[in-house]
Amino acid sequence: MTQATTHASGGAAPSAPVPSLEVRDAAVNLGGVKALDGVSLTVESGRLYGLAGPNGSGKSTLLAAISRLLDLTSGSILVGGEDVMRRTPFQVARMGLARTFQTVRLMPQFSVLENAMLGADQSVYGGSFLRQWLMPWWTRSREAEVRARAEAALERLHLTDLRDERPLSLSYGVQRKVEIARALAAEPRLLLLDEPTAGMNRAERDEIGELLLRLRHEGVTQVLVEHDLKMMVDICDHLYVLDSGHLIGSGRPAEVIREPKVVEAYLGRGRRAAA
Ligand SMILES: Nc1ncnc2c1ncn2[C@@H]1O[C@H](COP(=O)(O)OP(=O)(O)OP(=O)(O)O)[C@@H](O)[C@H]1O
Repeated sequence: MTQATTHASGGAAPSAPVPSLEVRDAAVNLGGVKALDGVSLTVESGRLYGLAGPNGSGKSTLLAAISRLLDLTSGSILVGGEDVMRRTPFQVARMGLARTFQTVRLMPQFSVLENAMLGADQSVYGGSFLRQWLMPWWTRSREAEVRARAEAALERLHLTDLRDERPLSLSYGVQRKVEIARALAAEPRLLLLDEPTAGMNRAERDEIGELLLRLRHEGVTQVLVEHDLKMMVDICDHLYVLDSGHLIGSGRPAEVIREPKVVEAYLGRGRRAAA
């Protein structure tokens, strides 16, 4: 497989295609903690990237910065070649970015289908009431489109039979699948997944792994945070590894997980604890 390159200086060659995502020297200070400290990485279009690292290494912080849920202390982030630092999360979503969260964030009062519809287009439920009042025909036509996209996303995750259920009546693993469906309903070009298989059984994990590979073949660029290193090695084109807010590994997953720095940071602690 072709491997992505890390541009430590933050610049791609002039003739290179615009990457889906570029993080340039990103730093985030959270209450005195350097959650990210000078991280630079590149995500090329249509590839599946893993983002690994021990607990507290900065993975969720990086996804939050990319999706504009928190500000960088310094550095910049480009999505599709465009600096997103002054964009709102909603505007970044409009640029084709969707994400799932580390913990389930579904609307408990809404059905599975309605939750997926929220992902398909916030303009129907979260948009201007004035516009909906002035243009009911527009709202109705948008709602039909949004419903179709949400139904297609549910079908991909084999959730169609559960479309009328409320999230809290479902197992945790199934709730996580609904979250992935909600992100897919947005038909993203860049998908960020924060531990999508946490709480899932083996069969569900395998199903998600196969889904992510299918999405990759369809050209969806993905960044996957996952503690299951075997899954990373099996499905990712490229693996980045963080430790204490620093990028300590980058390359072919099977090779990166054997690098001494990575073994020490990511596996060594667990092995020592188990010894
Ligand atoms: N709101 C916050 N205030 C202060 N420090 C925070 C906050 N959120 C995260 N941190 C710290 O920032 C660092 C990076 O946290 P982050 O959640 O990004 O790590 P992570 O790699 O996603 O961890 P995990 O695998 O456990 O989810 C950690 O030291 C964490 O304690």
